[in-house]
Amino acid sequence: MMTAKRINPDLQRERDAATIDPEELTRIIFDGAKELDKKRKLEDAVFNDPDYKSIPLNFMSREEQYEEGIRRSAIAVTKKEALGDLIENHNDLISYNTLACGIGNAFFLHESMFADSIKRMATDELKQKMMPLQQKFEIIGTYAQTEMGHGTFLRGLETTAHYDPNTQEFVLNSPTVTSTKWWPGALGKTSTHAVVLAQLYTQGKCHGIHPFVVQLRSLEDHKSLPGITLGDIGPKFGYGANDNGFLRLNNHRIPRENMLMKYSQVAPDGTYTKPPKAELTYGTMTFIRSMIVRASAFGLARGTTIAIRYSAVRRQSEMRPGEPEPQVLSYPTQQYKLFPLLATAYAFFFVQKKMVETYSVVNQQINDGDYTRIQELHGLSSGLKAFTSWATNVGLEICRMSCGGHGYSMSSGFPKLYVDFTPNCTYEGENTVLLLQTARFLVKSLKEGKRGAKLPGTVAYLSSNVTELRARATSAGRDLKDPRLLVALYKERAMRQIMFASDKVEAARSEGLDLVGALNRASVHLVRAANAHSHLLVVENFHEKLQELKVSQKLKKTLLQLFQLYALDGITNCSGEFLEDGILSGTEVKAIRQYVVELLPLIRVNAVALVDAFDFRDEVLDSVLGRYDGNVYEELLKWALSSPLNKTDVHPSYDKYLKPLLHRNRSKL
Ligand SMILES: CCC/C=C/C(=O)SCCNC(=O)CCNC(=O)[C@H](O)C(C)(C)COP(=O)([O-])OP(=O)([O-])OC[C@H]1O[C@@H](n2cnc3c(N)ncnc32)[C@H](O)[C@@H]1OP(=O)([O-])[O-]
Ligand SMILES: Cc1cc2nc3c(=O)[nH]c(=O)nc-3n(C[C@H](O)[C@H](O)[C@H](O)COP(=O)(O)OP(=O)(O)OC[C@H]3O[C@@H](n4cnc5c(N)ncnc54)[C@H](O)[C@@H]3O)c2cc1C
Repeated sequence: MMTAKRINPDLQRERDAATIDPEELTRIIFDGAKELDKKRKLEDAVFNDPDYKSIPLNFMSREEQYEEGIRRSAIAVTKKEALGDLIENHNDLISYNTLACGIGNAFFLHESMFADSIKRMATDELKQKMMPLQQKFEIIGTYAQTEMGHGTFLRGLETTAHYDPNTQEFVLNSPTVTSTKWWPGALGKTSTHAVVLAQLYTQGKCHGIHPFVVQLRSLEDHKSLPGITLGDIGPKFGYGANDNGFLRLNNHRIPRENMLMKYSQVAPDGTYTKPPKAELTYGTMTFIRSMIVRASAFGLARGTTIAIRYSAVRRQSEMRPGEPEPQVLSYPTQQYKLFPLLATAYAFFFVQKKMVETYSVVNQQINDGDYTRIQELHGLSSGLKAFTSWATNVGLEICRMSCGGHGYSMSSGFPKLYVDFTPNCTYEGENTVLLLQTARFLVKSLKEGKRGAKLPGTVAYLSSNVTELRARATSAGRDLKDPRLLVALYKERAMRQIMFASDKVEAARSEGLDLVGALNRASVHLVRAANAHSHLLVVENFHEKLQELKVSQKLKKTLLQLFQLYALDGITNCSGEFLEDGILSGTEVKAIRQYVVELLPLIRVNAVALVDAFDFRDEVLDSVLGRYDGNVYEELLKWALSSPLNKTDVHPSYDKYLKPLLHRNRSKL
């Protein structure tokens, strides 16, 4: 796999001292030897192909980034066809596209939200017409929902689709400036079509937002069609290669059949039939939210790989005069910054698998017309999306700072990693808003649990009461490192936070507020409750995985240490919530702080092996600091020398500005 000419001796020593075989762990992360082999073959297919070589992104203008993104995305489509069995499922496709497109996949939305919306919500006739065009890339689609004025509040979207029974067409309009579609990826310059969300009007009545397939550009010369105004929204925090766009519609007509009518219909005479469940329109967002949990695991794994490898190579500060400078990885404070994040990355890898499995089961049920678990899936995917993406967002910045000055250089890989990751906290549902959705589900479940209803798996614990939970925690013994006790403690904390938030909602209700007002008044507590619940799911799932995994004793021990670090560090970070209800005593919290510190040197032994197990190739990491061979300093110098500013010894600005300044007094001498 990774070929290294000369490995930095410090890094080599770390690898030699490890007690675990990273390859054993890699096989677990990537679902077995066969899947791992496929992943590596896909990587070889991309990285051994000269067509996928690019100049470093950091030295490109935005226009060059966009063009390079399109070039790579387009060749990835054609080359993919030759890869046969290597791309068997959606995950393979995502992995391949991420590798091949590198700088940014111009067709991500085409293959995800656009395709998914049609598959999920179109009539069979429309599917048969659109899907072959989509799959063969004869059209390029995106998902245009958000407007300048509203992203979160979907019922507030202003784009209109008025049905005209005379021509059997919908007439689409952007009636206000704020109704301009704003943000959709690949909308500005790339896409020919979009699934557009608009308020449906028929027979003089508004029926709320519905999806429509709208052609935006000519399939002959790519010009925008009459009635359509399109463009790029300009430079952003990151995503330089993506033409996130705007769209205005002016009396743009589309055939009636272009409405996605599997669940709700407009008959030729304009009669409206509503869907069996209004939330079905939101299914595509649920799908991407579940994928963001996976993106969070990979994002944090990438950040910790760079920071931990670099910390093994970097030496700084003599502890005592004349002594060799230690590797910064040897400082407990450095370990305390990075190892809980490493443990978190593993926790997220395991929980993302659970998320994907649950999504796939419930989605199949929904397709079969069984909507009983739709709320549970919404609560789960919203909570985990928000919880994992926020933790990764914060974690990446800690990783960057842990690399000192070099972490600030683009060569570290952190700036791009961060700016491309951080919108995961905003898009597909802003995180606070999503946690409030999860909380709504939790509050309802708690109520139903109290009434004796059978609750679905992820919230089944809410049908117990705190006394039972406390008894369970007590019966688990009081060894604070015992995983069973830790899960029980997190369960009680989640339950109490949910009860507290529910009480606040009830209190507001008894003061006469309606449900919406009461939920809003209690919203700070509700967010905290949803966070505690999502945290529990991650801890509990990690514990279940520990029990299921058939691995060597040494690896089992290391995974247990990671679990303990994740769970114990989590307690120290929100110790107030464990203390306030007496779930833990002050003495116990102090003991837990000490356990966290004691776990650090144990994990230190395998820290490099644990990040090697994530199996990032250098081309993927794209970081001078995180290189597998650890030859950081030589490469930093090489990288700086390749900067366009160093093309010439004397820069042209010298003649224009510096020389006149420096020489201004010469004639007077
Ligand atoms: C590369 C990435 C590219 C990015 C692309 C994008 O960003 S694309 C743009 C991404 N944009 C966004 O993500 C926008 C984020 N905004 C939203 O998703 C919605 O506006 C909302 C959920 C915040 C509120 O919705 P609302 O005002 O309609 O309603 P409400 O709060 O009154 O709830 C009504 C009921 O619906 C339920 N329910 C809701 N969602 C789901 C679901 N998915 N499934 C199942 N159920 C769901 C909810 O639980 C409630 O049930 P209850 O309690 O009555 O039994
Ligand atoms: C890089 C990127 C790519 C995107 N791609 C797409 C795309 O392809 N297609 C598409 O349609 N959209 C896309 N979006 C838009 C994205 O989905 C929205 O920006 C997102 O849903 C958040 O909505 P908003 O911008 O309206 O935020 P706002 O809702 O205005 O959020 C602002 C603040 O208000 C708070 N807030 C809002 N409502 C509530 C509430 N009810 N209770 C408490 N607090 C609240 C939020 O927590 C936040 O702090 C993209 C955005 C980005 C950044």
